[in-house]
Amino acid sequence: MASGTRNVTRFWEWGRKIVCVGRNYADHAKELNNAVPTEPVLFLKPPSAYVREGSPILVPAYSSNLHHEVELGVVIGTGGTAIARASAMDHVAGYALCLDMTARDVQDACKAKGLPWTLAKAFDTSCPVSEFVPRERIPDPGDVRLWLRVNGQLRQEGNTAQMIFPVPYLISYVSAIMTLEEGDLILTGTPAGVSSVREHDELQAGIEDIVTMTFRVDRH
Ligand SMILES: O=C(O)/C=C/C(=O)CC(=O)C(=O)O
Ligand SMILES: [Mg+2]
Repeated sequence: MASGTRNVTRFWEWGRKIVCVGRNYADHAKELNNAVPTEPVLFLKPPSAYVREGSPILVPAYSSNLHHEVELGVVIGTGGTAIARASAMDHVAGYALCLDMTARDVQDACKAKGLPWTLAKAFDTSCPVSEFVPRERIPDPGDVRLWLRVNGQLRQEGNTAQMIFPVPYLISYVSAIMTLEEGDLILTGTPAGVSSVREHDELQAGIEDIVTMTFRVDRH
């Protein structure tokens, strides 16, 4: 697991890239009036997007509609380029519960102008993450339940079996475009139920009861 003096169980400290997959659940694509994709939709977050429990999720000053998206994160253990689907899981060190925080109003404006989603997706604290979950604790990443509550109310619940493009496909697809490196994180998309959060809200989320996390929302 260790590489030099670094340990991939603290992947958020590595400064590695965060590759995000969008519209990977048909029910979520439909709730935002998007077509179900025929190939993965990709975007990136910088490592400065990471936030850990104990620190707040910050609503960007330029947004008035911040959405939660609960997602399974895949932590890369062994890097590679053009990884074959058949051996893709050999490259996985483990998993993390992730939120892809999205300034939906800003994303809608970017979409309308044909601009990239960077302002909507890549701001500081846009990627809350749980503890590292060793791969042995999730024998099948294609069959785990994701859930998210806001102030105790269930807002998102889905199973990774609903993914249009499963984890081995995503690792193979992404690595054919950009080399995957040890410590990289892939966010695999969100199921339906995304909704707004505001200052002082409390978000609780889990991958079943394998790992859970709690975050508070604050404003800049
Ligand atoms: O196309 C849209 O309106 C929104 C897409 C997303 O935000 C995609 C995701 O990040 C996702 O599906 O998880
Ligand atoms: Mg997302």
